Amino acid sequence: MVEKGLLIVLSGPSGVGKGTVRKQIFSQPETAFEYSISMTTRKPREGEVDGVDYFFKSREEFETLIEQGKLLEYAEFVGNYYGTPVDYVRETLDAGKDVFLEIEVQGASQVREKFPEGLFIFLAPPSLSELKNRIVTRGTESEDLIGRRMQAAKDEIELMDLYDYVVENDQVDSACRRINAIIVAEHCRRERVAIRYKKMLEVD
Ligand SMILES: Nc1ncnc2c1ncn2[C@@H]1O[C@H](COP(=O)(O)OP(=O)(O)OP(=O)(O)O)[C@@H](O)[C@H]1O
Ligand SMILES: Nc1nc2c(ncn2[C@@H]2O[C@H](COP(=O)(O)O)[C@@H](O)[C@H]2O)c(=O)[nH]1
Repeated sequence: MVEKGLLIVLSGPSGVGKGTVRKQIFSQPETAFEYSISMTTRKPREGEVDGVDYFFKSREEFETLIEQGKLLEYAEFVGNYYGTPVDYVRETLDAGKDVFLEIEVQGASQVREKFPEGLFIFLAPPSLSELKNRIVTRGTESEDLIGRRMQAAKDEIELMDLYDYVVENDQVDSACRRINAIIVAEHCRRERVAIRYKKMLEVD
């Protein structure tokens, strides 16, 4: 029987650098896990491509996906829906491959309920002022949306203790190194437990 893959969830406030860190991790040739592309009702930003950055949906289409049970989790974040396609995640894990989700905090809590065995990593900003600076510098949000994302960030940061690991994104390179090290260590830990159980069953 194929051993199931590990579900890795990277979460944290908007603008902390989740996408930047994820893209750097996936640009490394040794990265062996699969990225689950999310669905959203948000309009594409300049340069974003349907089926690469997100699957862009209308609200009606998204609500149909919810009704059909096609989403592992979903959340409404600052006026738009975001969600993870359940079939892709389950099929990939069942094929023995690790799946990487980059999602906000409400969605991560829903995933935790369905996959308590997942690995949950919270990406934290060095400070709230640096977080605001990053959202402003990215230049994708209006002033009103920056305020709403910062308000959501304060609530999200309060939940960081619920995660298995908190990684500060001070420098992209070192944040990526720490995340990769956590994933490697987590595999070693889980494999050791599995080996111990297999040995116990052999003796039994
Ligand atoms: N360690 C870092 N130091 C300085 N700037 C950073 C760092 N990491 C990311 N950034 C910058 O911060 C901005 C936000 O990053 P990014 O879009 O990756 O955040 P995000 O968490 O994915 O945001 P969202 O959740 O809104 O999609 C970008 O302009 C990015 O270049
Ligand atoms: N709950 C989910 N959150 C998601 C998903 N995909 C992305 N996100 C998060 O939404 C916010 C806003 O994203 P943006 O692209 O508009 O800046 C951010 O925190 C994303 O990580 C998802 O499938 N489910």
